[in-house]
Amino acid sequence: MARRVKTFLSQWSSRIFLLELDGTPPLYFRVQEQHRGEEKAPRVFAQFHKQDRCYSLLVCSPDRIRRAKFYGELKDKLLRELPAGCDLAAISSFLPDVRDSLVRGYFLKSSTEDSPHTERVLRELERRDPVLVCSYSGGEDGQWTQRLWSQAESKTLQMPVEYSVVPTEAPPYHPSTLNIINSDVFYSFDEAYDVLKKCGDIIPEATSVLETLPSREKARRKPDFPIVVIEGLDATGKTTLTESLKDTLGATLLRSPPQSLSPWRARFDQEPPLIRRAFYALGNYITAEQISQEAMKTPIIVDRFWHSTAAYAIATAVSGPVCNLPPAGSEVYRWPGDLLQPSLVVLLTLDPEERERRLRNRGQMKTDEEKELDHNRLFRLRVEEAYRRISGPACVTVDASPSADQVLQQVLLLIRGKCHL
Ligand SMILES: Nc1ncnc2c1ncn2[C@@H]1O[C@H](COP(=O)(O)OP(=O)(O)O)[C@@H](O)[C@H]1O
Ligand SMILES: Nc1ccn([C@H]2C[C@H](O)[C@@H](COP(=O)(O)OP(=O)(O)O)O2)c(=O)n1
Repeated sequence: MARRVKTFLSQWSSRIFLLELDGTPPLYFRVQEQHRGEEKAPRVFAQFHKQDRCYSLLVCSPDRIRRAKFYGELKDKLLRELPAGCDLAAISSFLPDVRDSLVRGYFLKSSTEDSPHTERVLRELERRDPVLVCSYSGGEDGQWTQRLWSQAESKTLQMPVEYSVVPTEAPPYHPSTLNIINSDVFYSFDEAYDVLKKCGDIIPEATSVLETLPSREKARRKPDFPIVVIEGLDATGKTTLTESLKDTLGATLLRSPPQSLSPWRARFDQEPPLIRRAFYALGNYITAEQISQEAMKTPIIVDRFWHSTAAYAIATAVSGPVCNLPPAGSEVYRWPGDLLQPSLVVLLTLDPEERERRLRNRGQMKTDEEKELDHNRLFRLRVEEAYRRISGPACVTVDASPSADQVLQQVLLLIRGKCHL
């Protein structure tokens, strides 16, 4: 039995499970050994009927690349193979306050008639793939029992197979924050490099990306000219502003990810967060190398840099409202120790209506579906708040709603004040 699965199972009763069903508040529960004659545990799955057949699958491969790839493919696989009426929801399990302890998976509800088909699919998955399956059944008294399917493993570990499902309190922060460091956000070149290197055999493009990386040996002297980064959500006016700054200041305009990574960007955008974010993280180091060279000759303007990489990664890893983000001051918002620090980072902000108007004018309004907009609204709020919480350097917020020239003048004032240009 793989060590990770063994450790995972041996801590079974200490783990907390989070079930995220559509349209209901997050449901936190844990499991406890069943003892005869015990006082009844409070009800947890009140929304399910006793005849519902429920199952959970948690992805628990010891190899994090395999885990990420498999989890990324699992939903499609389940939708393809399970009976059509099966409801799918996100479930995860974690140890409170233990970094990197979160494992993800799916919870599914099947009708009684479909359950033989569902169970066949799940048994086959558990046999072939790195998943741990449990089934859940409700009793006459409204109590739910969780059954571990991996009986061989539980026998080796001398652990019970059946548990009572009991409610537990929500942790102070969303459990996905436990896994952000080095899974969603990378704080050194080596950490991000390591992910792409390990992907080489399954994603040939990863090797091509590694070949474009600059050598890391050269110690560079401090750049002579200021380095100004412009950040903001899509359509806040970064391209417009960075072009004008370039012309006004006679600066060199660079971007992250750099041009040299463009052939592979769409490819990595399809990958799960671990791989996708490592790709963007490395892009910053390539841009940093270009900045170091050019900042000896001219001022530098950079269209997106580390703030974008970290803010989008954190906002995607965490779901729901802004209060689910790691608290301000958390180590997830720190600047990587080995990445060049700009002289000034400007964050362009825009109210949602104006941003949508500009997107529409650019002909890129993706969807006006109510649900999608709401989903986008929370995501947008999380990205902006994560931008504001990143430190070392922190960003200076500029309202991008005035005319392009007014925004330019405002940013020039900031640059002159901060960088003595
Ligand atoms: N200050 C501004 N006022 C009005 N429209 C603007 C302003 N800045 C940019 N735009 C327009 O809004 C759209 C998005 O701007 P763009 O610079 O492409 O944003 P980004 O690079 O952040 O995606 C473009 O059509 C641009 O012409
Ligand atoms: N330095 C960067 C730049 C972009 N990213 C990621 C973050 C988001 O997932 C996307 C945003 O890219 P988008 O296509 O909206 O960017 P543009 O505004 O078109 O430049 O790219 C990053 O991680 N690091």
